[in-house]
Order: sequence, then structure tokens, then C-alpha cells
Amino acid sequence: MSAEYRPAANPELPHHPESHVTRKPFLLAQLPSIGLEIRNNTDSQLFARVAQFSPLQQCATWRALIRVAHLWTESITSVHDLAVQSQALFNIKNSNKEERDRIVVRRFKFEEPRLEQIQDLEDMIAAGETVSTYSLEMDRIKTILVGGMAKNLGIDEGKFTNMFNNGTQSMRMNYYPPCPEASKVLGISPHSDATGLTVLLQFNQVHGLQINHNGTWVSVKMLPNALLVNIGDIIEILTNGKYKSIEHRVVVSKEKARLSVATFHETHESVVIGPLPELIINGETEQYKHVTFVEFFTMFLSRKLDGKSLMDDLKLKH
Ligand SMILES: O=C(O)CCC(=O)C(=O)O
Ligand SMILES: [Fe+2]
Repeated sequence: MSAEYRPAANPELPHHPESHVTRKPFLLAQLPSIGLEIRNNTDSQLFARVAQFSPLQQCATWRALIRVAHLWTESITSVHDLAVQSQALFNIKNSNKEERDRIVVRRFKFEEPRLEQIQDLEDMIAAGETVSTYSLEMDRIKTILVGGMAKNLGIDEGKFTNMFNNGTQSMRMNYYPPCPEASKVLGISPHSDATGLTVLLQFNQVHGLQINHNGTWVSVKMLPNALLVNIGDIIEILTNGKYKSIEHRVVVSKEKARLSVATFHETHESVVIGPLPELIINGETEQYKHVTFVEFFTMFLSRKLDGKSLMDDLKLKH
């Protein structure tokens, strides 16, 4: 598994006409939840729970969002601290140099307000360890979920899980500052994640994430002590659409900042991304093209975030 920094595909706040961002009706999605108490269970106990969990099938209704109740482990708390520190860094971006030196150098020991430029070795090691422990924990959750999904689909768990073993893992910390013209901007434009699974951690109770549910933008209520799992495009393709990736976007608040950490899990780079033959049953036809990992990401990186347009290009026209 390699963890790497993943830049926001569209870091600038895009402007949209007000009508596009309208937030009515403010529904809160009732998403399927799985209680995965990571600390008190062995992996096989957790796996059994996921595999038996019927709401995994309900994902079809909700276009595949799963909430994983998760005991707050130390590594999550540490990532929280790290994100709060980076929030402070984001906040001082526009301050003057003196102010920056005062806050950044003395308080956080970073020379410039960017994570890549951490000067203090101790801080760097501490941050690296925090992220790497957290990334291993996220990887463990991914393996359990992917195995549970395979079982739900009635396919070989080992084969499916193996496709994700030693896959690419990347992480993005999202900071959404408050915006006085909140109704005119989006934090992130509509998109589905070009991943297998995304595990999302949110720190405060500021709503912002919305999913496209049958054409309506529905706000997702983040539960405390819970992670949210998005099914990504790669799983949609591999399962020939039995699990669908979710189109989502983020709206911003007038008063409060919001922070989230998204961990993206992809297949191993040797995997050809295309519908699995064992899932083409009962006279079904293949719905998606087969592309190499590199072709898939080249297509992803060559476009703006734009709903599910990547998937539209990968769909076979029958
Ligand atoms: O901040 C969020 O809740 C969602 C972030 C997201 O969609 C992403 O990073 O791809
Ligand atoms: Fe996303």
C-alpha cells in the first residue's frame, strides 16, 4: 500500500448561479449503518458483521453510501489534531509575514503555511506517524468492507479482496472556510469518487456533504464517532453497476468552517478495471468498458470534476 498526497482536483471555489446551489429541501439522508467496533472485535468478527449486514443491499437505494459507526481510536484523534493544526495553517494564509512567523514558526514550527514545508523534524515525524497509523486503520476497514461486499454479491471474497490488496491509498484533507455568500458557491463541485471506496472522516457537526438522490440534493447528517463510506467508480465498474458510485458535492456554511479527511482506496495498479465476468449473469450484458488502471486515472486526471461524466465515457453504449 502506498500513501500519497492527493491534491484537490479543483481547489478553487467554483462559482455557480444561486439557483444551482439551492438547498431546499433540506432532507437528511437515512443511510444504512454498520456498527464496526474496531477496537473490540477481531477482523473476522467484523467481517462476519459486514457480510451479514442486509443494508449493504440497500446501498442500491441510496446509491451506495454506508455509514460505519466506529469507536474513536487514538489514531483518529491524532488525525483530528493534525487537521485542526492544518486548519490554523489555512486560516493564516492571507495574513502578513510577521503574523505568519509568529503563529506558524512559534506555535506550529512550520515555516510556511503548507504541510509540505514542515521544517521541524519532530513535527514531521509525528505527523508522518499519525497519518501512517491512520492510513493502516483505514486500509483495514477497506479490506473488511470489500470482503463483505464480495460475500453479499456471492463472488469469491479472496479474489475481490486481493484486487484491492496493496492498492493505492491516498488522502485529502478538505477545509471549507465559512463564506458570506454561501448560497453562491460550492465547496466541491458535483462528482463521484474515482476510487474503489472512500472513507470519510468529518470533525465537526457542520453539514455540508450532499448526495444526489434521484435528482435531488440531499444533505447527509454526519453522526459523531462515525465514518462515512462512499462507493466509488471502480467498484461500480467491477460490479457491473450492482453497487453504484454516489454523486456528491459539498456546500459551505455562512458562519462555520468545516473540515473533512477523505481516504481513497483503489485497486492494485495491475488490475484491469472492467466488469467481473462472474457478475455477468442471468442474461445481463456488460455495462462498462475494460481499461487499465493507468488508462482509468489518465481519463480521470484529464477532466474537471463534473458529476459522473467519467462514468458516462466508460459506459458501453448498447
Ligand atoms: O468534505 C466532504 O464531506 C466530501 C469530500 C469529498 O467529496 C472528496 O474529498 O472527494
Ligand atoms: Fe468526493
